Amino acid sequence: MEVLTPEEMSAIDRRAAEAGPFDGYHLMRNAGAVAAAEILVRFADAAGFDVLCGPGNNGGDGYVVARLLAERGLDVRLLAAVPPRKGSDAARAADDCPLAARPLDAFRPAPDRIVVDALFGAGLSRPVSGAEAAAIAGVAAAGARVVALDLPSGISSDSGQVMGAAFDAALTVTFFRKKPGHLLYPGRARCGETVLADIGIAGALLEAAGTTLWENLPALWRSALPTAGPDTHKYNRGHVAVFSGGPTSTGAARLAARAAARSGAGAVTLLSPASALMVNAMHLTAIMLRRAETVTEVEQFLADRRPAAIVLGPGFGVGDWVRTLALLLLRQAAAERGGLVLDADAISAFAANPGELFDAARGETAPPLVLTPHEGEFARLFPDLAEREGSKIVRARRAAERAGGVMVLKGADTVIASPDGRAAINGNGTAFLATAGSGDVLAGIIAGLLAQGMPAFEASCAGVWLHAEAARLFGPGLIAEDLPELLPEVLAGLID
Ligand SMILES: NC(=O)C1=CN([C@@H]2O[C@H](COP(=O)(O)OP(=O)(O)OC[C@H]3O[C@@H](n4cnc5c(N)ncnc54)[C@H](OP(=O)(O)O)[C@@H]3O)[C@@H](O)[C@H]2O)[C@@H](O)CC1
Ligand SMILES: Nc1ncnc2c1ncn2[C@@H]1O[C@H](COP(=O)(O)OP(=O)(O)O)[C@@H](O)[C@H]1O
Ligand SMILES: [K+]
Repeated sequence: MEVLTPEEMSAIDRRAAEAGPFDGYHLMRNAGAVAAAEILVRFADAAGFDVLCGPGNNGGDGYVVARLLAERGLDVRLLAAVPPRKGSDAARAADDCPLAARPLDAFRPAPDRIVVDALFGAGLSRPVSGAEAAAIAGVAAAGARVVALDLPSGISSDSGQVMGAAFDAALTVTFFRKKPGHLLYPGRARCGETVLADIGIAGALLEAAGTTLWENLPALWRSALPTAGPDTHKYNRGHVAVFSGGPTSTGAARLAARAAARSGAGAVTLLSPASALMVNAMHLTAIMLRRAETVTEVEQFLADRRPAAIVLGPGFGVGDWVRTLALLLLRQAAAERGGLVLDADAISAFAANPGELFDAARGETAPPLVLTPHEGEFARLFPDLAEREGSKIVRARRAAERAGGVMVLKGADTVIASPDGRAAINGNGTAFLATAGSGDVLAGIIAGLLAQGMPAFEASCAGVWLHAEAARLFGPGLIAEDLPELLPEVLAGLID
């Protein structure tokens, strides 16, 4: 579940080698051995193996794999552009490998042979070019299957970006823990099946490293999932309020409201302008409806009902009114628990003056804030962080810190970041979610969990995972309306 940056991983590698029982070369032999075993399970019937070794320790892993496959009597060709540095672990691995390396320029990929990619791993430091880039292009043209050691060469371990050119692997065998490049696109798509292998590094070293980045899996937040006690009542279980847009854009708020209710909130109220009351009334049953189109009406509602969590933004419209409301909600102390979810128009409305929002979020009595932008909305609030080159994790973390709230930076590889530095990369996303209104549902799920007392970072992580899991459960033909109805089944699998 923990995800390590390349720097953290290499520090742990070093500490593991110092602490024993395995030294650096032994860890490399372990890495090569587990990779060779994974290769043999899948590809033992290939016509042969072309092992491409780079100059660093990733190449070292490759020399180990080449030796082990050759010892099995398989047809193995070894190719290297540059020999490993003298005295390095990789040089020992090359010395122990009985095969002679041919120059990488001589490599001729064939569709029936497996390419073992050991050119670059965590140490990729600049765009791939020259013979390595030509090899990557040649393999793609030949259609040969690729097994990447640690990570497909050319993918930044840190950001998942393609640096110059990168292999498109069928299988990636990585060691100890995943790195961001395995989970962030486009790297994630280039890894193929990703196998996480144990190479004998003690888990205790991880605790000492104090990780703050995870793959978003239930183990991260399951223990914080709300459960209703036997003596609870509906308002005790969390009351969510959702603001509706005008008469021709009410659906988004109803999707969020329904999702909040299906996430376990005990009561949900839709707050509607007078002009949209009738259209909302025609489509609501369990969800309550109340008119709120002036500051006085909103303040009256907050005083009367003290909702624990509020959603503002879906289908609401951009303008002064949404800004006024957001600032008003940030000034009001939340009920003892819960928070405020700002989505869609409530984010875009602050494009001209994001600082106004961030200052309000830092107010002493402000409720916990969750922002759920997609990349377009993110660019409006954080134009300087918007360019896609930087790691999505770094961008989301900086934005969360600046905004003083949890950032749910949506996309195929949604990143959830807390102002305290914790971050998670979602791993169960599915393209079925690319359907209108699915973001509105997500905002409602997060609010539903917040209202039940789940802390903002955990509620956001859980919301993102539950949302995607519901989509996976439904599969083809999914529309946003289906998502709330699948939450009970997904939740039932998590709550004892
Ligand atoms: N004990 C351990 O530590 C274990 C580590 N393990 C393995 O080690 C791997 C990390 O090894 P690593 O740090 O040596 O980095 P690696 O990815 O081989 O590349 C560095 C070399 O590539 C070069 N280079 C970079 N970019 C380039 C470019 N575009 N074009 C050309 N050259 C380029 C770079 O040159 P430089 O930047 O120094 O000029 C340097 O020579 C890790 O991924 C895992 O597989 C496992 O065995 C488990 C135990
Ligand atoms: N290709 C994809 N893979 C995984 N998740 C996706 C993909 N495309 C969109 N999503 C998810 O679907 C939701 C879309 O939200 P949003 O862009 O706000 O849409 P809308 O405004 O229509 O509700 C987000 O949670 C996003 O992470
Ligand atoms: K590699």
